[in-house]
Amino acid sequence: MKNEVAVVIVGAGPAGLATSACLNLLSISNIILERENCCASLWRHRAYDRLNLHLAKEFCHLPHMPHPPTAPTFIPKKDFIQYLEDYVSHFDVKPKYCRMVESAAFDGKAKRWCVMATNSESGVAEEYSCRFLVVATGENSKEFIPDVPGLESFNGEVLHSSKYKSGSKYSGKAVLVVGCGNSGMEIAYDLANYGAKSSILVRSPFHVLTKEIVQLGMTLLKSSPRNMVDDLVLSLGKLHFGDMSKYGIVSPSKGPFYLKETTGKSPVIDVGTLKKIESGDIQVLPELKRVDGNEAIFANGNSHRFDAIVFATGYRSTARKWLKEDDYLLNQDGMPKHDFPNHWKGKNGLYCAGFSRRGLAGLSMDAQNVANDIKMCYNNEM
Ligand SMILES: Cc1cc2nc3c(=O)[nH]c(=O)nc-3n(C[C@H](O)[C@H](O)[C@H](O)COP(=O)(O)OP(=O)(O)OC[C@H]3O[C@@H](n4cnc5c(N)ncnc54)[C@H](O)[C@@H]3O)c2cc1C
Ligand SMILES: NC(=O)C1=CN([C@@H]2O[C@H](COP(=O)(O)OP(=O)(O)OC[C@H]3O[C@@H](n4cnc5c(N)ncnc54)[C@H](OP(=O)(O)O)[C@@H]3O)[C@@H](O)[C@H]2O)C=CC1
Ligand SMILES: O=C(O)C(=O)Cc1c[nH]c2ccccc12
Repeated sequence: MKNEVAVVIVGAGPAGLATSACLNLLSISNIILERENCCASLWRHRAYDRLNLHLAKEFCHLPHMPHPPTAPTFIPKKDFIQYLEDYVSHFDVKPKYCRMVESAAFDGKAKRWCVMATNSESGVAEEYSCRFLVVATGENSKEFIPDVPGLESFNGEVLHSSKYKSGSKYSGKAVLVVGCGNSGMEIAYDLANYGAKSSILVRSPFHVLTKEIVQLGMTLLKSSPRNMVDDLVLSLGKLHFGDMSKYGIVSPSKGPFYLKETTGKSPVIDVGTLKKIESGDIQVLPELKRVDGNEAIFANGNSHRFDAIVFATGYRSTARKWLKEDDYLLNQDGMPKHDFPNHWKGKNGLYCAGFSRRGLAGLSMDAQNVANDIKMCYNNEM
């Protein structure tokens, strides 16, 4: 049986939910296909216990529903999940869950997209035909773990940061965190707090700022040139943290907002990790060369024994695994070919939302742009 609808949105994270809400407000029929059995699965199931939004609330709301004045500036994860549930019911968003989209191809004759999804509850393949297709599967759709020689010989626990919940089960144990992005730095902090022997691997320069400095920078970016804001926040960061080079922490030559907006790489927003590095509660180690049994051998030739390794080595987009024909919107890494703000519109009624490298604030803009453009095309075709 073929399901006919105007718009199919793939993904029920904040971007898909926001796009569906905006289309509902414009009375454009749409459905969301979501592989998990819930919305906002990243926030519910792939985020550690102590995670909070690390941008101020004014940069973290979806279209047409700002956070209330009574909400804290930095919103706890559980409150953000409640906010998304309220959003779904307020805008009557009804995702179809347990639908893994396996392929999407454009039929040039019929001028419609054919989307194939597997219903993971029934095992049945379902076909959807739509005029417009929105990719909302996220920049962080699949966990990335690098190849490390000898890792298969490691007889401790190996996990990706998306599976880490808290340090409570690692008290007294030696844990290596590979990756010093926001996940790695916060997980290393959490481990130390729970009395684990916490080590973190740093292999390249990265920015460290406080959430207040980032909030100031985001606010200034609304009216000031990015390079000026970068210079200011870098100076404030240096004033606040001092020189961390003796711990192997050095700043990149390009500014934090430049790197975020051009590469997607976020500056680390410190939760207290730097203080624990300075106090020796967290050990900084160089690039990992190989693993041999319980030993990890590093670029400086030293080796250390570990009980567990947490790969906080980031994520990848998976959009090009199922979006077969697209020579315009997304590159082979499943990320936009065109720079912000021209990244969200493809050809033949194809769009993406949530790939602006600007987090929740960016996806909110995407959702409104996509819905308004679909409305305009829809009216022109009627
Ligand atoms: C640990 C972590 C913390 C973060 N903290 C912040 C923060 O504080 N502030 C901020 O602005 N941003 C933050 N981000 C960035 C984050 O990506 C965005 O906030 C937001 O979750 C992106 O929403 P999204 O809908 O684009 O993607 P996601 O939330 O990743 O949702 C994508 C959805 O698509 C579904 N999906 C994927 N492939 C398929 C398929 N083939 N078929 C069907 N469904 C599919 C997934 O199951 C998922 O539900 C954080 C990211 C991570 C990983
Ligand atoms: N709200 C919050 O508090 C949080 C938000 N986030 C957000 O989630 C997103 C994902 O963050 P995160 O999970 O930290 O992933 P990131 O992609 O930001 O960081 C990945 C880290 O892994 C390192 N890495 C990758 N491959 C290797 C390797 N082979 N050997 C050693 N190190 C390696 C990278 O180093 P290199 O640069 O050298 O490649 C980098 O330090 C980001 O946008 C982040 O801001 C994450 C956690 C908390
Ligand atoms: O933390 C993330 O993944 C985000 O994308 C949030 C975000 C958007 N713009 C930023 C600029 C600096 C630090 C974090 C972010």
